[in-house]
Amino acid sequence: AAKPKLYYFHGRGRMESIRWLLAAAGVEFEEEFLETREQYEKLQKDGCLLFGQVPLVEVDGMMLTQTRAILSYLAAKFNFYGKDLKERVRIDMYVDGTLDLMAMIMLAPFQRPEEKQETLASVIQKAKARYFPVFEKILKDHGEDFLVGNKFSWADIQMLEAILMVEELNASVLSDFPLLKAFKTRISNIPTIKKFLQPGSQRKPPPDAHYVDLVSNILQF
Ligand SMILES: CCCCC[C@H]1O[C@@H](O)C[C@@H]1SC[C@H](NC(=O)CC[C@H](N)C(=O)O)C(=O)NCC(=O)O
Repeated sequence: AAKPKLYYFHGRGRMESIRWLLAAAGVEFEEEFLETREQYEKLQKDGCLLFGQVPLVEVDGMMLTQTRAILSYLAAKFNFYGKDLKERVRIDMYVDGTLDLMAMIMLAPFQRPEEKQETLASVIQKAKARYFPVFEKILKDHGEDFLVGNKFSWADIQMLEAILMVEELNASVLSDFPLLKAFKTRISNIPTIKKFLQPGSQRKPPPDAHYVDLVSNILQF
């Protein structure tokens, strides 16, 4: 079968979680990087962007947009979505929590300096006071290696991605969360994840001024 093809900027943004999920599944994927407004307008003209937005993922003969829809499709396709409805809804709850936290991190680079500082301070505060305590308790109460069932799932992938992104903002953020620290080590050592974390993988770096300029120019906001 053809490899999935990802259409997005050369940066993390909303596409990064999709890269993580594919990498965790050991699925190779291609990328077309949007460098110009023309590329973006061509995708729109060709009717590929349902609401005129990216991420766009070409997979199984479909042109998919809406990040969460794509993630859900891929999680189900690669059996990262639990063994039944009850496990799936738990995965959805955990994933949506991490996506809420990550959305704040994603927005920050596009804000003015003072707002950006406030947002990033709020990310650390929410991670330490709201999100990480919840996941620490889940790991404690559940007593398994993974967040849901006793199987590696989309929730674990999203959680590791979120932990690493918050640690980029504050390296000691896990100091009060020993179970999350152990979780981070455990999940990082899963072979497909370990490979994705090594240099040379398709994992993207944190956003820089060039990325912000590129996206702002292409999307003209
Ligand atoms: C102010 C928000 C900053 C984010 C800007 C973009 O850069 C990335 O870091 C995140 C987004 S992605 C680009 C943006 N896509 C979305 O907002 C998709 C939202 C959708 N619900 C999804 O989850 O896929 C885009 O195409 N906009 C064009 C425009 O709406 O006309």
